[in-house]
Amino acid sequence: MKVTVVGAGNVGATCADVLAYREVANEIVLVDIKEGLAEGKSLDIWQKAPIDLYDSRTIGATNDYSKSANSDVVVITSGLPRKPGMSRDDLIGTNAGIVKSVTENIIKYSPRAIIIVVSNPLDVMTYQAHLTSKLPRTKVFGMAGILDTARYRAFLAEALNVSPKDIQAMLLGGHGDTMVPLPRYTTVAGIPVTELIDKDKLNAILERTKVGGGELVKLMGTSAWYAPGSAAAQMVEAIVKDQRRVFPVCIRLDGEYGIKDCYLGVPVILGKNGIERVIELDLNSEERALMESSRKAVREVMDVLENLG
Ligand SMILES: NC(=O)C1=CN([C@@H]2O[C@H](COP(=O)(O)OP(=O)(O)OC[C@H]3O[C@@H](n4cnc5c(N)ncnc54)[C@H](O)[C@@H]3O)[C@@H](O)[C@H]2O)C=CC1
Ligand SMILES: O=C([O-])CC(=O)C(=O)O
Repeated sequence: MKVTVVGAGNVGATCADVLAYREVANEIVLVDIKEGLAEGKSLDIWQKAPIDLYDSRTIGATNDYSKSANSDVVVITSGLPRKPGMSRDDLIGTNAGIVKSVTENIIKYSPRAIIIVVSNPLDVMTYQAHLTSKLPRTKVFGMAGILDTARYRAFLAEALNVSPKDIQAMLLGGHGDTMVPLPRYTTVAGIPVTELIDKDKLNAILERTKVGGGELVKLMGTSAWYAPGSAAAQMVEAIVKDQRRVFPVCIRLDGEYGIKDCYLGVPVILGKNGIERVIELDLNSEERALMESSRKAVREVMDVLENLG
């Protein structure tokens, strides 16, 4: 199996490192536009192999997509991260062009690859990758939901003083402040979370989750990478190993949840063909209203992209 990660910055290099460490693919190619960066980081990851005991081969390339030829899965992390005071949507002007040119190069050398988009604004950059690649929605989708649910699960684990392993959760919607956490579908080892935590505490955690990315941007001056890189690697693993994992993933909705032509996070089954199935939950009226606000927010930015031409 061959996996390419485009963008050897914080998120891309972390993703490649996790893929190598977990031996998800035997060949992992890192590509970046910055001279020497991808070569250097892939060499560094390779030199960690005798210490951490893995044999995935990492290869770096400066803008040379021939090295990525015939990849099974490609992860796009290239693009600017936000700085304090910015929203993810503020990145569209720069990142749309980057995602477009990167996708053209990927498709040229790996026409059958499954593409996972990470660059922000996530939902709309996934749309951009689809417009450029013309791949069906089952083959081009975005990573955000695993990260957002991981933040939610981590906050809950801390509040309840239990292992994060035992927290299961689902959230829907766009990767922005309008994301839709679903306490109704949150359990601690099967126990509904609402039986273990009071409403106000849970609401505070939900609100913190919605702005979880921004919290890290404020702390670090740039956005997060450990959890995002691992989350993208987990999606690659589900595809490469045909695990049929159930994850929230950003996909174009074609009528599910009563929504058409909009990229939003929903639960899917992820396997060797990419998205094997979209799971439609029976939302209550409050959840449907939140989903509608999320749809509107993402649709507005999709319109901006369409007007960029
Ligand atoms: N979907 C999500 O949940 C998350 C998305 N992100 C997004 O991921 C992106 C990357 O974030 P970081 O890795 O922290 O940024 P970074 O600045 O550390 O890395 C980005 C890399 O992209 C490279 N790059 C720029 N243009 C390129 C091109 N045309 N071809 C190839 N490489 C190119 C840069 O040289 C740089 O090395 C950002 O847009 C960020 O907002 C970050 C965290 C979570
Ligand atoms: O907040 C950001 O800009 C990066 C991101 O999407 C996240 O960490 O959730």
